[in-house]
Amino acid sequence: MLTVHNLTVNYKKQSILTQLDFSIEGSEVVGLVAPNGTGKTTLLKSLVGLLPRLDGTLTIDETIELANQREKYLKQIFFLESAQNLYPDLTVKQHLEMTKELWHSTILLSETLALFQIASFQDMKVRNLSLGMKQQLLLSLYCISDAHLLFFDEPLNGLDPTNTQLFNSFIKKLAKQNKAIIMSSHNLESVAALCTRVVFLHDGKLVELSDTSDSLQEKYNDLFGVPGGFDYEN
Ligand SMILES: Nc1ncnc2c1ncn2[C@@H]1O[C@H](COP(=O)(O)OP(=O)(O)OP(=O)(O)O)[C@@H](O)[C@H]1O
Repeated sequence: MLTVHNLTVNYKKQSILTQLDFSIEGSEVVGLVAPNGTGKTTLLKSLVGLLPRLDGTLTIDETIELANQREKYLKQIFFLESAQNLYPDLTVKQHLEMTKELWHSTILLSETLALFQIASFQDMKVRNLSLGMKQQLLLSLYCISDAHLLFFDEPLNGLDPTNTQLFNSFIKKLAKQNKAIIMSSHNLESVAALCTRVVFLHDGKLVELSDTSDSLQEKYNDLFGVPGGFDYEN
């Protein structure tokens, strides 16, 4: 579905992604894991053309290239970095209606309101929502977009256990609908439970976890662990 070739991103002199190659097909749920400040958000933003200077090729379905068919390419992907990208003066319902219209989606508003149980606050403005309520709305927008590729950046942020379970069911349903999903997360337990593949971002490249039966924590520690660990005794 999406093929990334030779993707290189630098911020001034800081190299973030280096000649990165990657692809994802429908029904895959790819977990993107790395320490803070490594480049997960940068990678997701670059996949949706949000970074002005970028080297490499991004192609959907082997023919639709970001560089020369930007609109067609972007119509396939839904990515909203965080709840900070919501409009404070619009209500929950207005966000849903706007997204439905922009994405020409046939998903029903009622279905989306039920998914994360947000009907009771559909008429509230975003500025009056709690952190978790904003996250419920953000995830509901993914649902109503009905896009083929869905990129989530820390989707579990601020979610209570019930909403975390609802999110897990939502992802499984999307995968069954042949959607391609990338989710960055620091929650290794959720990543292990939900993802069909796990990739670590390390030194500007993606390192694939070859054996999913390996403990994610062990692999994470191998790649990113603090040398020698912390010594609290001294
Ligand atoms: N607009 C920018 N200009 C300059 N440097 C930036 C910019 N955005 C991010 N960076 C730098 O790029 C690096 C990667 O940041 P990014 O937000 O992609 O990391 P992340 O892996 O998503 O982190 P976290 O897990 O903390 O969300 C960091 O060193 C950050 O300071």
